[in-house]
Amino acid sequence: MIDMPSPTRPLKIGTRGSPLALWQAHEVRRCLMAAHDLPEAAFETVVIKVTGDMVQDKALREIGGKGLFTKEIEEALLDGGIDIAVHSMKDMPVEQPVGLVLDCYLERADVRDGFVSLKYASIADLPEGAVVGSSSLRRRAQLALRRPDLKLVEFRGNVQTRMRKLEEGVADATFLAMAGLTRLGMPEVARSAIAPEEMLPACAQGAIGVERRIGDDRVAALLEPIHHAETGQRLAAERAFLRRLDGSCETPIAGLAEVTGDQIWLRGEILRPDGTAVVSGERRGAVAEAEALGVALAEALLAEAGPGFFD
Ligand SMILES: NCc1[nH]cc(CCC(=O)O)c1CC(=O)O
Repeated sequence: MIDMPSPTRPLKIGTRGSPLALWQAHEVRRCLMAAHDLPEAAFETVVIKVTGDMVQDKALREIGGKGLFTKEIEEALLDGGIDIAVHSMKDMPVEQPVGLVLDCYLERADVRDGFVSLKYASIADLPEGAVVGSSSLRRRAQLALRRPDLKLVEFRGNVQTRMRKLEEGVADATFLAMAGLTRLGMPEVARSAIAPEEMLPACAQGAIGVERRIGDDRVAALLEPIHHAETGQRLAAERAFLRRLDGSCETPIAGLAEVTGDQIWLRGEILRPDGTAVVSGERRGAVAEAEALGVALAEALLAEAGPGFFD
């Protein structure tokens, strides 16, 4: 028997305060309510400010360091201020701090990037020399690789800020993850969804993860029924790939695993930040070998890239 949370002793859910983060925290709450037949009042949402939210005027990679969106939330989890933390898995470092574990994932949503523009329908539709706004090293490198004629400018902020910048003519187009747009109820903001063959998504894009304290058996039992096994297998491959590449926001890396039955197919790519070079590959294997597959693909790409690839 699990000791269930209740209105007098609610489960504290830690999250960032952005509309997307709140939606995701409420989605985890909704899944837990349904799995255990609990009322909303059995949960408390605790909003935590993180470094990445406080600094809005710089490209994130200038601030440096991993876990810009997670450090303060993980501290609250470790000191007992919250019981679980809800994250966009795409933003999560590949290793968790000692004492925490991240092994519960909701079913993954659309993995694709969305093409957002007031004037053009797709990347192919962009005229020569068009201006594209993005602060994602991966998207910038992927675009520069395919369309060296385009001009790239830094672009940050929430969806509304970015749309305003498009209206002001700061850029002709930008990219946003389809998962985020769909969760915010505005998928139509994207003129088109970009196929993975054209722009391979970030590892773990579109997946929501729930972090907890190691040894918190009560919370582990609560989370068990909301975990989506196939998403777990896909992320095991993608995050092992990223971990072996020592992935951080400093390195343009893309990776996507797909599962069919007991088989897993992993595609990955590493790019030079200026888009002048790319090394890509794929591996197929048994789902049980998901992590080994990720490591093997990473090592193959590193060997092909050779030393100095990122210099
Ligand atoms: N880096 C920010 C971030 N983290 C997660 C999402 C979208 C939701 C997701 O991919 O799960 C976004 C916005 C974006 O890249 O457009």
